[in-house]
Amino acid sequence: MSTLIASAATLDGAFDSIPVIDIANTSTPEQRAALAHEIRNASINVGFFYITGHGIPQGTINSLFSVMEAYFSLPLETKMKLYHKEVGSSFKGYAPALDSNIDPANSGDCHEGFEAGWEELIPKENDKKRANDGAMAGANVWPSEPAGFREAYLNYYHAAVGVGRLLFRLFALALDLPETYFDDKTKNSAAIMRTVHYPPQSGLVSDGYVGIGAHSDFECFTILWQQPGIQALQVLNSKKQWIDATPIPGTLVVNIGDQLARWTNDIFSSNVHRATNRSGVDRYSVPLFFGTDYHVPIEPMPSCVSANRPSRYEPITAGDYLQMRLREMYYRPAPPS
Ligand SMILES: O=C(O)CCC(=O)C(=O)O
Ligand SMILES: [Fe+2]
Repeated sequence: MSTLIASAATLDGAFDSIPVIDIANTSTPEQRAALAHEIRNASINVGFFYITGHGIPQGTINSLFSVMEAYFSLPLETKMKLYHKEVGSSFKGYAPALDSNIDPANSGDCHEGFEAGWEELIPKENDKKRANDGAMAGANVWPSEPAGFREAYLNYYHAAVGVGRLLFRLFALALDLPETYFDDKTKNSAAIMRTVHYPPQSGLVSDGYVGIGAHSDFECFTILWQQPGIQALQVLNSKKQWIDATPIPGTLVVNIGDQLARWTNDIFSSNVHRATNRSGVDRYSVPLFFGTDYHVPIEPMPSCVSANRPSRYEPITAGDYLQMRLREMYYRPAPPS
């Protein structure tokens, strides 16, 4: 493979589709090297790829889908009992429609979400993971209905975290690093998951009110389940065209976030995307935002810095960076209408 810097120099970013990568076979070093090569190309040129062969059982996905549908159908006042700005810590809990505004040019995001971080299904005493959350510390809060919400949520969560761990190894290889490079940086990985409901938007939809405004994600990478059959997610290419990330049954979408863009001095592309549900029916999605431990400083790696490509970012810890971005999103005043 050519060096990372040389690969980035040939980039034009004018993709018109999003690659699909099958991660089912990772048992031999050769298989992992081949996958890393595909992931590297996708991360540099598109910043997005679908994965098949992720191994999360369909039953686990179906169970999560059914409890999240039931949860979001509850009356607003029931859901607001867990409003994250009142009861949660570090943004965990329920967020109603228009609570966040991810794109400063917009007036608010037309979706509601429920967010939780790491927690064992069977609580452990002295859970080290919990104690090490630093800037993002704080326990999850759980709704009392529907029954089985927490279990279904955490079952999917842990399966998706397993996929995230595998991807970190493949990303390390994709960056010409030993595959264990991130292991000591991901002992208590940031892993925040949201279940999201996009009510249908119909009629003339103002650009100011989209499901989720144009943004790039904050952590290292995101693993997104999106509801099959409903087109909503779009990714911006370098020609400023919005490319549909059409749901492909059986896949998850993986996209590079701003922390991995920082690690790689923008050689991996943390691409801008947005989603609006114009399907006429409800849409659900489940992003898991995955990153390093919160105390880990993020700064461009030596292999991504050269005289012609000087470092673009000052070091900042993962937790401080995430707090800053989440505050901006949830406490941004809407522009005057
Ligand atoms: O719902 C989607 O398809 C995308 C969600 C997203 O981009 C996000 O939550 O960061
Ligand atoms: Fe996103």
